Amino acid sequence: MESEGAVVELVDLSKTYRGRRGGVHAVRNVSISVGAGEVYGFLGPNGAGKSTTIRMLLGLIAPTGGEVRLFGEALRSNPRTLRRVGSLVDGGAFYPFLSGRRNLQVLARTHGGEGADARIDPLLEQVGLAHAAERRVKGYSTGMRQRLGVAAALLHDPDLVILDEPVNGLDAAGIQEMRMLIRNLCDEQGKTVFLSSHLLHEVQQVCDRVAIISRGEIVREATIAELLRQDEGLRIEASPLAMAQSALEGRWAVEPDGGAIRVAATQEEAPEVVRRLVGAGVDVFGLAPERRNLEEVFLSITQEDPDA
Ligand SMILES: Nc1ncnc2c1ncn2[C@@H]1O[C@H](COP(=O)(O)OP(=O)(O)OP(=O)(O)O)[C@@H](O)[C@H]1O
Repeated sequence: MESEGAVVELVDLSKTYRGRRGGVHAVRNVSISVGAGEVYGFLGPNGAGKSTTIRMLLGLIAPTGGEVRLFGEALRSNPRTLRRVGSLVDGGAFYPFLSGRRNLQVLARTHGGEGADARIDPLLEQVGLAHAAERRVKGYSTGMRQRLGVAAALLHDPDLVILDEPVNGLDAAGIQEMRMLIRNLCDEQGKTVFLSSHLLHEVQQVCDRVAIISRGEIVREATIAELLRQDEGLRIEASPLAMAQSALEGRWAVEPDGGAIRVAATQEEAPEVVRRLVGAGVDVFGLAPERRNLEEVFLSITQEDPDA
């Protein structure tokens, strides 16, 4: 994506935590660009470096290398751009003995900016908490707190919304509601959303584009459709298998798959695959298109690390 008009740009961003026993390279040379109006997913297993990246994005910790740019400006030289950013990190912090509405009123006064009070009721409605607005947060479920957290993040009407693991701890219904809420922020309100998750399924459902981070490094950045397309393949039963494999290698990636082989070719390329096999004197018994689900793609990407 062009960096022009990018809402978030991470340029060679790195973070090394210094400890007594040397440094932890939590984030290494991460470069991504998020365009206006996108829902962008930052996906990775636990400990991959997602929270560290988000903390740098929000100016909460300083990078040891590289730069965060928001709305075209370096965060370091213009922290005021953070006024256009709303965030939900660690599920949000609220006064347990105050109601949901009262909590938002307190926040609106401290850093909601102009017109924040008037936004409270529509926001409670939007996050599905209008019915529970007068109840103490103490009695809220995890899902309700998360949704109140999203309302709090939206109080000052930000253009960019950053959500750290927004579906963590939610049940199936809560996940569904959060998903709709996030899509709505983008589709109806034109906001840009950057979210982190270790749950692939969630990212697949809600994001336009994802970066997969593993051990502090981006291992793949793609649209969900691209990720799936890259993993189209053909499962071929043929004999002798070794001959089949050598007839196709060099043109496509081939790997053994039980008593068959898996060829990284598209369905459109199937006739060419068969011609090559027959030309090499291989008997073909079966050929079937095979699409790995994103779960498998994710696992194969994050496990490509030779140290894994
Ligand atoms: N304050 C810190 N001091 C030292 N090391 C840290 C610190 N914070 C995080 N780390 C280390 O940096 C690496 C990345 O952690 P980070 O919390 O960013 O990952 P994550 O992808 O958000 O994982 P999780 O989903 O488990 O929070 C991990 O190895 C972690 O142990």
